[in-house]
Amino acid sequence: MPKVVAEGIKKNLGGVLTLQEINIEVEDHAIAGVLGPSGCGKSTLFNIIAGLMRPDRGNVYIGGAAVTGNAGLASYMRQKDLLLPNLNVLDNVSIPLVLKGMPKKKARLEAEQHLSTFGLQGFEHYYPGQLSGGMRQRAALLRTYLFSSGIWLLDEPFASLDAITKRKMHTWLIQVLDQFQPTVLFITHDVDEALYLCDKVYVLSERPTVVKLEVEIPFSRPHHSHTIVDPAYGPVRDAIMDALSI
Ligand SMILES: Nc1ncnc2c1ncn2[C@@H]1O[C@H](COP(=O)(O)OP(=O)(O)OP(=O)(O)O)[C@@H](O)[C@H]1O
Repeated sequence: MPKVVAEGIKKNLGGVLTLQEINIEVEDHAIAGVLGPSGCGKSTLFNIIAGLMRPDRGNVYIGGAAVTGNAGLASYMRQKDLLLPNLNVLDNVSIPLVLKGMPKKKARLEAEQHLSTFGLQGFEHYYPGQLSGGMRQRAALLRTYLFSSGIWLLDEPFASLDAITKRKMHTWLIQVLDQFQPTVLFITHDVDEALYLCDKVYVLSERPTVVKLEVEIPFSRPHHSHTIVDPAYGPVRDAIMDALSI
């Protein structure tokens, strides 16, 4: 049974039919990429899967249970990292634990144990404005992880990073995903990023939005940097680019 299912999702926004009918399934521990034109409703779809918004029609299932409109079941990293500028790294990443009722001191101790995995050791007392872009994204990912759901919704986590930092983040993220084995839905505009990180890719159409292409990525994980020379790479990339009409 798939871990996350969005079935027949329809959503009007401001009188405009945005999501016409979206069907998505992600297996346990798998990574699914979601690509599509700007404004087609990718973040709206994630808001619905996260339970922050109700669809006009359709349902969300997690682990087989209908959870439409129930928030708090998935860890959600929004498009902007949204670290609070007046809190240091440790207090920022501790937020989900504190919100769940853990005393601040205990939450900091718990969060501290993960700093090195997330490349933040020694920076726990820095404020977001003092960090590099990559560090801010790793802090946001640590906060997402500490929300402690096995389901991660990542909305363009690396979009703001330069190409070299982004590449380093991919290598690092693959290790983190191998370690924690979450089920991940990942929005990106970067086809090569999707091919590098994902097991499956959904390409959404322009509004009114439907799934235009669903494709399994034919390389076993972890995908290494030599994936690009695999003979299967070109045809899959072409199919995704065609669906995006690029
Ligand atoms: N609450 C709202 N009321 C009306 N329109 C909205 C609302 N929220 C979003 N929209 C519009 O709906 C469309 C879908 O927005 P959404 O952010 O989900 O798209 P997206 O595919 O994630 O875009 P991008 O790739 O640019 O981040 C956009 O045109 C947006 O302006």
